[in-house]
Amino acid sequence: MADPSHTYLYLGIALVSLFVVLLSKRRRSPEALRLPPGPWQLPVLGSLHHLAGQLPHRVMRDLARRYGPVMMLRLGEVPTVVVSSRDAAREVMKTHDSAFATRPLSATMRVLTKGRDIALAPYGDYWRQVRRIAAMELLSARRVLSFRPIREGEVAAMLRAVEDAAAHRRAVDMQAVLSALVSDTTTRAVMGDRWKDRDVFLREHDRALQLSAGFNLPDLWPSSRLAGCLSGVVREAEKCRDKVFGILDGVIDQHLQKAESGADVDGEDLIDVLLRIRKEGGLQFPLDMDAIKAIIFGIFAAGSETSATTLGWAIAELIRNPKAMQKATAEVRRAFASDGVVSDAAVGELHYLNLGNRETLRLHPPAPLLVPRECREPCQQVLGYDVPQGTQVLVNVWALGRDERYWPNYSPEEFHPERFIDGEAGSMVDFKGFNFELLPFGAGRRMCPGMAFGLANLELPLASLLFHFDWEVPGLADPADLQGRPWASADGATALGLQKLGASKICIPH
Ligand code: HEM
Repeated sequence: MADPSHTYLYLGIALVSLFVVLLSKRRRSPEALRLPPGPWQLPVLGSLHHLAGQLPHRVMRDLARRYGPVMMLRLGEVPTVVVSSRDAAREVMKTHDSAFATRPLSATMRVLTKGRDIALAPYGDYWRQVRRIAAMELLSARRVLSFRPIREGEVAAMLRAVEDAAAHRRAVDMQAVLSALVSDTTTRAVMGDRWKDRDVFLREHDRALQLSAGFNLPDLWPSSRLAGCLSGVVREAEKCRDKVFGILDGVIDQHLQKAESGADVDGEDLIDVLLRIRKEGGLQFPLDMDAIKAIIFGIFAAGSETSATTLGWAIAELIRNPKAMQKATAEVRRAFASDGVVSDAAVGELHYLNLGNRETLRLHPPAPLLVPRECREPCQQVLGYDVPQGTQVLVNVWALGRDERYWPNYSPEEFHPERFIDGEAGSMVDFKGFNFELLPFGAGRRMCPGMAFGLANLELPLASLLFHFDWEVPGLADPADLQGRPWASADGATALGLQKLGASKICIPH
């Protein structure tokens, strides 16, 4: 006869197993999830009505103050978690970085890049391959250095144009000048010297950015065919992509011909690099022409607007803050007085100017909600809340940069490069992805690989503009009046037209 103690043992094991199975089923059922709190939602619209008419990162910061640092929204159909504290950001980008390392691919973006560029490629082997190519070849420190002559040439051309305006006491639309500078520097680094379709390319590129940045119907209601038909945005994106890719076909052909003819090449541009890697072969995913075009287009999209906006804000903040302007200008003029010109090689040593850039990126991160991520694993916990698979995750780095809990010594809304000086509370805080209160370049696996490229685009033009010119805003008695009036298009405030404000034009009298 069986030992009764064994019967009890088997019964006990069976009961425990049943309990575990029931518990795991319960955890998997949506009712049992502990979702983050969030504002009330409307049918169909979800939380969109809360965002209407305001910049999303601002209103999300205000909502997070009410609902907490991990907040649930629904943007149309798209479940979205917004993260707004240092600890929550660390959980998303460090603790569970791999689970949140993929990107949602909206209908518009799918058309524009097919997810084959670096920034929007789904997390996986293809992304790992192109990311490695970016780190080792396209955006490496050596490559950024190799573009020095391009930077110096473009900055010199800009200075001549500004000097001409200064000689005639003409006001300059500075954001336009800076955008052109960054676009020209980037196109030359990416595709070589200027080509005839440059203007069409830049126009279509801007159009593509507009199409992908907005809240488009098919992106908000991806399952609705009606939304897709009504908006027409996908068709527009297709037209835009065809034009851009058509131009890139021509540029790539020229590069191939140049390579075949063995013409003397003074330094590789990024298309040369990609064509070389394609020829060398041995890749898990061979680089076809569509991939090359998507990568080039993606790098241009990720690198140009971000750098130009930051540069615009850096100058705007110095003009608003005359004491900081005085210190930065004195430092630059002291450093380069004997040479009479700012050198790209030494610009990294300008201590105060670089603290100013850090401060600019704290106040005005050009990607205030980073590039969206998506939870790719069954269910992840952030600060004790469940984030289901497929949820879009936004990290409000704009809010983190202005949170008084992390920026105690000076008002977080004010521009004070001094907060990063030795001995101050912020002295150990940098934007390299380790301090989760300052994340203009993101953090973790998907952190910006173009940081060195972006900073190089920022430092030389800024230092040169301070070295050669004194700055004033025509019609403004007090520079503090610029408060709240950013340059056109900076911080997403494109609606603030240059003409309407008048104050966004600056004059160079020196
Ligand atoms: C001031 C300049 C720049 C800023 C503030 C900036 C910021 C960012 C941010 C916030 C992300 C997303 C990070 C994340 O999800 O954690 C990103 C991604 C990216 N950036 Fe930048 N960026 C800048 C310049 C550049 C430049 C100049 C390039 C290239 C020439 C570039 C190429 C990229 C690429 C390829 C990605 C996608 C990375 C991936 O998904 O794996 N960026 N950038």
